[in-house]
Amino acid sequence: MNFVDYPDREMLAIDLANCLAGELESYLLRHETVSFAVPGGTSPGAVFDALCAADLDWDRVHVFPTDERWVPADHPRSNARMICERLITNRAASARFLPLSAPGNAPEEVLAAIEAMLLPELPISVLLLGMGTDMHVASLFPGAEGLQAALDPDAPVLTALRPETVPEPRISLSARVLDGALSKHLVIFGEEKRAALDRAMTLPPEEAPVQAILTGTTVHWAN
Ligand SMILES: O=C(O)[C@H](O)[C@@H](O)[C@H](O)[C@H](O)COP(=O)(O)O
Repeated sequence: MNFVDYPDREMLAIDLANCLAGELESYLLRHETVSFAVPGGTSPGAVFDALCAADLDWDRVHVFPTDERWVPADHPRSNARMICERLITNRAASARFLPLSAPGNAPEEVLAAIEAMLLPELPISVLLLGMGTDMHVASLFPGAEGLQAALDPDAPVLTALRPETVPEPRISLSARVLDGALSKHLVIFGEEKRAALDRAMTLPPEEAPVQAILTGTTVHWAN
């Protein structure tokens, strides 16, 4: 793991956006398309605001969420909604967005269809993650029903989880798919998350799921 400490959140957002744009661009020099997996939550918002203005061949960039909340696409808590509003806009409006959702009555019903759409995008070229103070990444929440399956080295691409600590069921890329990304970044803000990351080093992935993706990851932190 590589830890980068920024003077403030604004500097982090600008520098991280430049770094991600550079990685996407250099990947596109050698490949027809690039896959870019991004988190929901609040932390990536300012990074997306800067990144969406980058001068890139965005129509060759395939963006998908690392995880999704089981809510309608226009719901205030939808990760797709946030990502489309903050990232798939400005110059990045021509990027291809692949939602982790499909019509169905429960997450388990739609996993196969979404997985079929994602398979050609794997391994993830560039991954950005956020982390909760409980040390979850994507929707791999400690103690959640479905966590063990999502941490399994032979896990399917996607897993349904039912964390008790959040209002809705989740669909998440499994740990092996996140960890298998060619380039991995984690963005966290504040002392509480920094302390949580330190604590995660001493715990197994079942208690601190972030553990499962830390090898080779660059952590970007500002207070
Ligand atoms: O859908 C989600 O909830 C996310 O993908 C999740 O893993 C997020 O990155 C963390 O919860 C951090 O969220 P904040 O950035 O809002 O603290």
